[in-house]
Amino acid sequence: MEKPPGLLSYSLLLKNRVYEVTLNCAQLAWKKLQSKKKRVSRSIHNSCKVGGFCVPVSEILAVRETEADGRTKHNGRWQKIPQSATEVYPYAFTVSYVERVKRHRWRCKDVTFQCADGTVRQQWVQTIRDQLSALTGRPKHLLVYINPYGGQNRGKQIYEEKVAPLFSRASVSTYVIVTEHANHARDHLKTDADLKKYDGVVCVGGDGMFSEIIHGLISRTQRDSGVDQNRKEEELVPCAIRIGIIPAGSTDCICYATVGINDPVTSALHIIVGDSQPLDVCSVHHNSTFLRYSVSLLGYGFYGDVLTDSERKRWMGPVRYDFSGLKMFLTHNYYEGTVSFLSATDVLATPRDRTTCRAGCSTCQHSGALGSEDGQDYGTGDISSSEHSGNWRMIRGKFLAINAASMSCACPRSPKGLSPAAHLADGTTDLILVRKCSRVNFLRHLLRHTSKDDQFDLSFVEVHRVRKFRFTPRRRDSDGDLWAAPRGGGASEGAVRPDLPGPPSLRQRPRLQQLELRRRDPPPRLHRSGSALPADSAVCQRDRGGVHFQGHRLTLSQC
Ligand SMILES: Nc1ncnc2c1ncn2[C@@H]1O[C@H](COP(=O)(O)OP(=O)(O)OP(=O)(O)O)[C@@H](O)[C@H]1O
Repeated sequence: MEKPPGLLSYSLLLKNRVYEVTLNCAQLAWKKLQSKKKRVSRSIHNSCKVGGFCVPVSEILAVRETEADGRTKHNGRWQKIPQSATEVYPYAFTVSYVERVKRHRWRCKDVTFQCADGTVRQQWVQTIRDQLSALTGRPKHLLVYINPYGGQNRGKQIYEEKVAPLFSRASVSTYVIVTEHANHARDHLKTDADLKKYDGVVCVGGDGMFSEIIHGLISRTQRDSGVDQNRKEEELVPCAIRIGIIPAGSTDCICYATVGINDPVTSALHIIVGDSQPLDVCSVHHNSTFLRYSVSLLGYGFYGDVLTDSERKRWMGPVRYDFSGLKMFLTHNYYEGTVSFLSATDVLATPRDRTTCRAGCSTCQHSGALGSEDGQDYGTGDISSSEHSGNWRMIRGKFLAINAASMSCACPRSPKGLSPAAHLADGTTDLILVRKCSRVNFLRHLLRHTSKDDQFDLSFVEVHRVRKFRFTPRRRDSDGDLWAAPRGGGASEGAVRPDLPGPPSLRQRPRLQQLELRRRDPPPRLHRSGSALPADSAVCQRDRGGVHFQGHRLTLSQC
């Protein structure tokens, strides 16, 4: 492979030793010189040598001139550099870069080089700055919303102590708003925020706060573009601004599923270097009424009930999820009705794969290409017509839980997540159906989320990768005012069968995926993780690539 052209190569002092330091447009590298007498090679290197270090330019955060007054920080202690070395190399500059620590964690690391000549230092600083300016995709101006009451109420502190200094070092300017009430960020984004001034929106909080941000941004984009969100057949207009999350919530499952860890410093560094990750978004409708968007979990039944109950116990902090989980487990409600769904038959992966979707996932890339090239209709059009496709299936029965996981939904409570192999941006969601079963069996299923055992390998659990789905609860009486939500255990029932013949043709809208979750009558509860949904029925409509994620940054654009 051809080497990138060299830009600089000098021998510089680092921790009282002379290093050969080289810079090209791809990386900064430094290598200890074997002998002081050895002549410094003027050839330009672009590869890491044994015993050397290199940092991709894309992971350099900043460079600045620093003092070389004879003292430098070494191994956490101040040490005196021999006067002769300081005299020979009196001009210093410090490069801050990303260091990858174990388990997806990133840290900011500094390396200080000393030069013999002020002009040389100036040359290094300017050349590195020029390289950083040439990088595209790095944000310069960010709008930051902090939820001071997310998680353990540490959002403001986390931002001020861990994130703001990094943004400042990387010369990222910020306009910070500390929210004063729920939906403050959403409403500000919908109406007041001057989005042209910013390269991205960052939320400091949990999944609920992230949900506010996506609702504000997507709604505003649709309104500005004249798209009626209530019309599920309309294609959503992508939004150009990206979203980042600094985790400061209770579960932070979006951070876990995208970055692999809920660490504020790691997230801030991903934002600074401009990492991006596409992310699917689901829209949920009831008949002709838009309910909400979702990027993580839609839960009906057990999880919906847990989330509803836990919202009322927010004062308990993160432990509210355990409390409400136990309560709902003991309640053992089940819901009777019909689930119909359109299987994603054209995808390479299945929910039972033992793979984890991460940035650069080939399945998502392949699905993105499919969506743009094959001209297939993934269900943007009228649900009643696409429903007649041969891929539709219908399942009737009694369910303890009906969940749709658009990402793994991993979190500290469930390290693998609800659907460990779910993809972030393949235009599908994993529909998980837990049929009515005994409490003991249900407990077995729940406990498998916390272990390595397969939570789907149980007779009363099934998982389908779908493009759209709907749920129609069974009415108990002729007026349809009551819903089948009796208590008690018992054997599960219900059957899977192919549904209805396909229509002669489907509308050609390759980019928009559609999920249906439709109820004819008011159901008990429908929730996405972290916040309550109106007790109303829904059609979920999924927009592949409509939302793009950056490490933990979302770009509502670029299908
Ligand atoms: N200033 C505020 N006062 C009260 N509620 C707020 C405020 N700002 C935001 N909220 C609301 O708080 C809710 C929860 O916030 P967030 O998601 O940040 O924390 P969490 O629920 O503890 O974490 P997770 O969603 O990861 O479980 C959000 O739905 C948001 O609408």
